[in-house]
Amino acid sequence: MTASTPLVADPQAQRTGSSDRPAVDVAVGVLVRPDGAFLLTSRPQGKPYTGYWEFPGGKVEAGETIEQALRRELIEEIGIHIGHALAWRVEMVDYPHALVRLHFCKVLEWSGELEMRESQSFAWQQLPVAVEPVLPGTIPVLDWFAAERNHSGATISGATSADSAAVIG
Ligand SMILES: Nc1nc2c([nH]c(=O)n2[C@H]2C[C@H](O)[C@@H](COP(=O)(O)OP(=O)(O)OP(=O)(O)O)O2)c(=O)[nH]1
Repeated sequence: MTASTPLVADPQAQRTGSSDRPAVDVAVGVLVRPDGAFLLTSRPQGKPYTGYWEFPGGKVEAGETIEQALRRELIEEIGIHIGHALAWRVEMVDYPHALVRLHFCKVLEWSGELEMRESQSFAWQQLPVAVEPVLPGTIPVLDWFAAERNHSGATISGATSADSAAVIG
């Protein structure tokens, strides 16, 4: 688990890193193209944070490994079959709607054409990303990319941070 600094906190969100709620495991796929561009998708209608940009993925179901969940979610959501998923970082985020444990996995190989099966939008991005708003629990990933890529400066073009969750270490 990473020791992330809390982002701008929602008064309703836990800032301490402790929570009475059980955490929901989420498998998240960070697809990276050979040119370094990474795939962001927008959250569909009917979900918390509709329209916010995130990496594709979803909740792990009972009996699934993270990789199995990721494989299933990426077929269901964006119509691709992934190769190996490389475990990258784990992050807890305390949202008003749920406490989530995000398992970010890098995916460098996949097959199939992208098909947004939940009517999302998608965008291949480099730093700084040009799409907004970015989901609070997704913003730290941009910082990890920045560190890996020696990118200095903003990770989001023209960003003003307006979060409503606490990222906890
Ligand atoms: N997929 C994804 N979820 C993220 C990211 N960052 C982040 O905080 N989250 C949070 C938002 C949600 O609280 C949770 C994912 O839950 P979800 O509701 O989208 O999952 P799901 O697709 O399985 O949805 P459903 O079964 O409820 O329809 O993880 C991210 O980059 N990608």
